[in-house]
Amino acid sequence: MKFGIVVFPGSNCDRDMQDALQNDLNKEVIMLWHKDEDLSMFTTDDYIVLPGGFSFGDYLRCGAIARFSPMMQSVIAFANKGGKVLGVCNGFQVLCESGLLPGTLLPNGNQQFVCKNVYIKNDSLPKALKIPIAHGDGRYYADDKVLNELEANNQIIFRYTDEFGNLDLSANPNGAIRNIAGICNKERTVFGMMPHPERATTPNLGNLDGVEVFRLFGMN
Ligand SMILES: NC(=O)CC[C@H](N)C(=O)O
Repeated sequence: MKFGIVVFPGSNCDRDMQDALQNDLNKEVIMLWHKDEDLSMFTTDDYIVLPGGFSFGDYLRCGAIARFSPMMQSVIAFANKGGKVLGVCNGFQVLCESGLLPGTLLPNGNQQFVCKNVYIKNDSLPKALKIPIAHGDGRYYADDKVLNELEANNQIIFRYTDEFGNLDLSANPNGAIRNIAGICNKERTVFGMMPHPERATTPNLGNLDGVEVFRLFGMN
């Protein structure tokens, strides 16, 4: 399984993602420039990753310009034929702007950039994972119809919880509706999340919980 990481002007977590996948998880990684469009070296067994950052300076809305990059047209085609895609933070925003995932990421409820460790819980895992966040526009929002569909299909992959995995409104760092920290598409091939698992894959950073996240997505 190979991993392609798309670099946009303003991406700033692309090298962290490369380091985590290549050096901590021992994966083959190919860096991809947003102006290129060739994904012919990838099969649907492989993964394309959209990293965090401030693509195009977050102008208009986070991810709204990156979505039109030539490479994104190829990523959308790759996803539509069943290829796996993960978007982290700004990458999640790009996936929502592209229509590969439903809903949107609004400015944080407190109007502040929030940078800290949070706890998130996936229903299939026994405990909450401690993963860092760093975003100004992380408040997931979708209308009730979409949210009910996401819940019915088990597409809410992570919710913000307290450290014991309890759904606690005070554990929600940005006001995301129903404490949503990450979702996937119906086919479970496209994943998006605001927290940064690539910042938690080495004992050097004192946190290995990100490895669990990558395992959950079938990346490790
Ligand atoms: N770390 C990130 O990817 C930040 C995403 C986006 N620029 C925001 O502030 O919401």
